[in-house]
Amino acid sequence: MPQLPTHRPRRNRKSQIIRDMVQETRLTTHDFIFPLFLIEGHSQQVEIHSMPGIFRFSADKIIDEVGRCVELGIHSFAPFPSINDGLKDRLARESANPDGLYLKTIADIKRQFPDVVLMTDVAMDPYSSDGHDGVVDAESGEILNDATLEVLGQMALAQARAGSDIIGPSDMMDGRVAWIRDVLDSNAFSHVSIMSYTAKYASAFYGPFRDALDSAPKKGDKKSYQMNPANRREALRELALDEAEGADMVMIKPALSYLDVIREVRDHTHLPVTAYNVSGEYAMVKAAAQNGWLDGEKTMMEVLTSIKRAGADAILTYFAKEAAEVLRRG
Ligand SMILES: NCc1[nH]cc(CCC(=O)O)c1CC(=O)O
Ligand SMILES: [Mg+2]
Repeated sequence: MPQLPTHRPRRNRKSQIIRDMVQETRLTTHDFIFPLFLIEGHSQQVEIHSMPGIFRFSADKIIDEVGRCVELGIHSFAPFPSINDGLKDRLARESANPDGLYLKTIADIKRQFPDVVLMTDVAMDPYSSDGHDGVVDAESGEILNDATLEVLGQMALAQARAGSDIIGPSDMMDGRVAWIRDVLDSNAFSHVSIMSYTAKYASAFYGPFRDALDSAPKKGDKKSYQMNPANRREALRELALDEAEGADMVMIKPALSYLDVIREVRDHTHLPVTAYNVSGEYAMVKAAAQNGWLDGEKTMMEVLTSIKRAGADAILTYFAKEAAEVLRRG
């Protein structure tokens, strides 16, 4: 007679109340940082076709959107600008223009909602005529690390002046956390935080985002600065450097295909770990749900829970509003 089990894990799953009691990971609306896309103009609200439910807003409309989010309990935002082609150049000069779309809108949001947290994006690509996150050498086409630091420092400083709470360098140049920290500190912005995109991979999942901002590289790819998706140990090297350079928070990007990296980084640092549930990850779930192939809402909650379970303290996600609504319903 075969042995019947003594240990029965199913006992801890026998009712909803017991399942809730032993649940290890719980999402809350405090976990979410919501990306916002900004465009020029007035009364503009344009849906991004590869990201159903996500819009590019003009400055006036973004205020209403932030208001709706605050109402839902979302208080942290990561704005990104879509810049007109005419304003782009090799050195991304528009990125430090205090009267430009991005910095003016940042200041405006902070004026209307002083308590919200804005994590501003430091990278050249939205303003670069080359569509890269670094300065491109006109002859060799090489991405120049140290020339880029100069630009990133000025961009970060201009964002701090506009009222940014957290500077988010998303470019993957070496040494930019230390460089930006130094620029901020020597200009009386020691209270402004840095959330480093520590391990940002050269991923195909950024496609819809590049559509939204029209920021795809004009030539080549981003593999000489973004990480190889095959590498895990390298993320720990990037982590050690960002810690030593003074990052306040670290980020892994994308999230879903990199849950092991999130866990690895979580286990190697005392800093808060965030993960970016990127545009392509959002688009996949939306597309399948629209086809009736997946239950969109359940898949969304499973995806977000898995990112938190892997070790993320906060999640940048286009699902923030929808998930906040689900959490509010209980
Ligand atoms: N600085 C570039 C940047 N900042 C955020 C994203 C992607 C975010 C997403 O896909 O949701 C990218 C794309 C890229 O590296 O080309
Ligand atoms: Mg680095």
